[in-house]
Amino acid sequence: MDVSRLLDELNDKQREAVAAPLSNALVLAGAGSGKTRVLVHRIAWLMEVENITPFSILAVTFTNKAAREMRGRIESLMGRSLHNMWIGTFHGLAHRLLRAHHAEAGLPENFQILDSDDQYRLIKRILKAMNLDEKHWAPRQVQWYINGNKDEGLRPQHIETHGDHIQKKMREIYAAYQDACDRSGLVDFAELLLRAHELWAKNPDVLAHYQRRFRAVLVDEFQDTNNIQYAWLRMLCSGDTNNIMIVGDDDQSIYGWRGANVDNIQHFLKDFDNPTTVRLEQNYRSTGNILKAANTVIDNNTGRLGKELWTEDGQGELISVYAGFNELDEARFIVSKIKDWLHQGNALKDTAILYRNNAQSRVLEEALLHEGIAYRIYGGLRFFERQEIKDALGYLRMINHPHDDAAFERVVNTPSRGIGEKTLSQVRETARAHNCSMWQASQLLINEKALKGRALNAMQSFALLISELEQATTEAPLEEQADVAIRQSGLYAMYQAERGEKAQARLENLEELVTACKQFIVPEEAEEMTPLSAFLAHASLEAGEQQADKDQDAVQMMTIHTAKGLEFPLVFMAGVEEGMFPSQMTNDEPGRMEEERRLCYVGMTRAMQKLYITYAESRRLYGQDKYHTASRFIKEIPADCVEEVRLRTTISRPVHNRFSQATSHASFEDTGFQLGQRVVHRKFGEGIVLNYEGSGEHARVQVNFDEFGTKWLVLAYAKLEQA
Ligand SMILES: Nc1ncnc2c1ncn2[C@@H]1O[C@H](COP(=O)(O)OP(=O)(O)OP(=O)(O)O)[C@@H](O)[C@H]1O
Ligand SMILES: [Mg+2]
Repeated sequence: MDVSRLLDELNDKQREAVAAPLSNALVLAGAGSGKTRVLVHRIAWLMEVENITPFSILAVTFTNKAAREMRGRIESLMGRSLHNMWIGTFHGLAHRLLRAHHAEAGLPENFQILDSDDQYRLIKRILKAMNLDEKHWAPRQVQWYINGNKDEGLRPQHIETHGDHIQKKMREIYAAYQDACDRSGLVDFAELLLRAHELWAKNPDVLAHYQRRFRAVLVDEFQDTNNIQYAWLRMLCSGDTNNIMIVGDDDQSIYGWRGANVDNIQHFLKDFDNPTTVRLEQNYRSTGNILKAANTVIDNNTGRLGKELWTEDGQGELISVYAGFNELDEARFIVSKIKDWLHQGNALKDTAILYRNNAQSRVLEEALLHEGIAYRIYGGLRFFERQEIKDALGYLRMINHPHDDAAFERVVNTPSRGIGEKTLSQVRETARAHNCSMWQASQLLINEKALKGRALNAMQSFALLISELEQATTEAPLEEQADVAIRQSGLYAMYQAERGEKAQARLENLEELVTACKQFIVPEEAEEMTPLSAFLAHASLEAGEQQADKDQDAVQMMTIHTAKGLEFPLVFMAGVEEGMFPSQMTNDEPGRMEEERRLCYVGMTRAMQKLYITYAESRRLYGQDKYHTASRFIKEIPADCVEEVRLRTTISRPVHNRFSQATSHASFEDTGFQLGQRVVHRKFGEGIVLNYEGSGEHARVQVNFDEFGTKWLVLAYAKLEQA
């Protein structure tokens, strides 16, 4: 093989890193400067020039997708398959080690991995067995505690409780949980890492074997390693013949909230022998404008290791900022731009919509579905497939039609009300025997006193809840039905008690469901149905729509966290307003604002040709209309990199930012009305136009009337006038 081929497509600095003599090295560089490319070429170089066999190479990436891509790229550079080279995530590699050395690691041969949901359920069982009330010992918090300690390498016996009662109890729960795992041969994600570390710490010969084997270790996205991962690498590379090359960007450290420690970059320079540092400063991904904007934003952070990026590319297009009147308008704008892109002959897969929180996807998904544009959600479920949404829909389905057995099964004991498996099989049995629904069967069992004691009470209170929900809400507007169901059922409180990042996201999704109900328009073909039936049909149809196929051309949707390391010609960052991004919680914790800014930097630097940043001046959040201003991050972008896409009037809205000074019109096609306009209706009085649907004689508008609240009106009949 012609070795120069490995260096041809690299700049001088990249070459220096790829062709460096065998030693420890840090490649520190900003986004899009070719860090991942350097790793790929370095691996090929090691094999070609240093004659290191693939068997002796260990490469660590951040996601499985990144690992697959890296293997593919190296194989295409080398022109052969490299199946015996280890490339994977920390978790994947740890798993592989533990499989190979289960006995030394103290695990049964067929040990099973416990995913996060399994872990959560096991913790709940442990709490129950210990007679601890979930109200005081929130399972999510316990999970957080256990994983956090494992990430720091701590077993229960290592934890100092300082005599604190709560700490002591937590430690006890951790120990009981670990016993249960060990008894059943279960290994959770954090345990994979900790066990793999202990495997080497306790078995010097095993460690020595891998030290001899892995002469070259390479790590991508090093800024997001946590302490146990760092310790593991350090142990591996403390042999005489190991070399490690890490690449990273301190400005892209975005997992601090999950225990990642950006200081590991500094530690690396101290802890590893004679490390060399290479800095890459040329960016090959983005246009000049995108790069300048991202550089300027991140410059507001303190304590950076410091680097500037430049590009040979031209300035490119300006970054477009769009201030949506509300989130629907924002979504509609994004979809219209995607359609333009498509009409210009581009592919959907080259487009990404990035957002801060998963709950934001709902409005965007609906706008895409409405236009028949295929999309894929990475690293998460589509809105209507999410657990908490299915729980809430379960209650709504019970209100709508209590004989829905699937809904019954889903919610009868969620949140837990003491209806156990035994009672449930009794219900199923009775339903089968009488050929009736589980709901009817449960009524039967109650009436015939076939249930006893606790089971009877629990079932009675469930039955009461459902009929109360039904009575309380049949006359109410759809969003109220949803809101009442979510709260009165105890679902909301259940997720609230869990705390932690994931629970927060679930609460946001539940709130978002109420918003979805509010925005729901009964389609014409469903006018005979109640709004609730129509909505449930809509939700199951949406959930039934499969994710776009792997090979299908589709818009890529994901949180900014998930987008790390990826690039797309066209990128939309949605919801970039104060209170969303940076998120509301940011103010409470020191250091959080800077992490949010790094996240913004990661988002912006995913864009190659064109970046749109959008926000909504009003957004229904947590059941209320919130008015937001443009994110501080938008304001940090130099004015000469940005253009405002549409200048609009913002009538009677107390929003002041530099994007809302000028006037023009976003009237909907041929109706003559515009979003945000004040109107008068003969019966409902004055209100403000929030949204619209359709055109011509089918055009409908949503108006928030000062006295009567929000209503959808068919324009042809409503006789609206300007106020
Ligand atoms: N010397 C080069 N010549 C041409 N293109 C390059 C060169 N170096 C990198 N690229 C291209 O630039 C883009 C960014 O590279 P890469 O993904 O390796 O950057 P990165 O530093 O890993 O970014 P991130 O920090 O986002 O992970 C890729 O499309 C890559 O192929
Ligand atoms: Mg990369």
